[in-house]
Amino acid sequence: MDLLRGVNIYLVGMMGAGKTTVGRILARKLKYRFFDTDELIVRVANQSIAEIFEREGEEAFRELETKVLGELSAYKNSVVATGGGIVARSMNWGYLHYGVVVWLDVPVDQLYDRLRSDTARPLLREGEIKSKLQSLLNERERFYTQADVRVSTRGGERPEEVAARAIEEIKKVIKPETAPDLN
Ligand SMILES: Nc1ncnc2c1ncn2[C@@H]1O[C@H](COP(=O)(O)OP(=O)(O)O)[C@@H](O)[C@H]1O
Ligand SMILES: O=C(O)C1=C[C@@H](OP(=O)(O)O)[C@@H](O)[C@H](O)C1
Ligand SMILES: [Mg+2]
Repeated sequence: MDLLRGVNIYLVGMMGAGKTTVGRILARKLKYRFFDTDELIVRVANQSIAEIFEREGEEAFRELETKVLGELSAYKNSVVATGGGIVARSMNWGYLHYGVVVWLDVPVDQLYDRLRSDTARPLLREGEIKSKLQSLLNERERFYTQADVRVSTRGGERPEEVAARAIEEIKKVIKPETAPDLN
């Protein structure tokens, strides 16, 4: 999309919202590169996300997350799927706001259906999954609402459809370089 002029797209939202899945499709549609902060963290640390949480703790993971995000902010023409907790650090917004931030807003019941058998997300390992998702959303919603664009999924939308709708919403917030002469 020429209108974007290479500006990065950052996908934010809860675990299970589809950032990784939709992000990949969005990149293909926009002819952008695709990056996932979690994937880069795993590569840099040479450990899985669960191992980093277990051996080094969440704070160490958050440090790596900020570092990776900072490095990505030097790139253009990229769709970046972030981890659900990236929004909670104000420093990260300094990087996110270089691009267009898109919140994939999905009801907790749907997140739960997608993640009920998940083993890769350490924050869901303790306690009851649905109430953990709800309490994380309660903590984070005020950050997610700072996104430039909100894409709320209606039930049963396929990732392809969510990506198409994200593009329509992104178009609405991009200002053309020169305002069209309406006279
Ligand atoms: N629109 C969708 N409809 C149904 N399942 C989806 C949708 N988007 C993602 N999923 C599934 O939900 C799970 C979590 O998706 P993922 O992209 O990893 O989310 P996130 O990166 O936001 O945590 C995956 O199994 C994925 O296939
Ligand atoms: O919500 C979170 O704090 C996290 C979300 C995960 O990514 P996804 O949002 O892609 O699941 C991953 O970064 C880590 O397990 C922590
Ligand atoms: Mg992901």
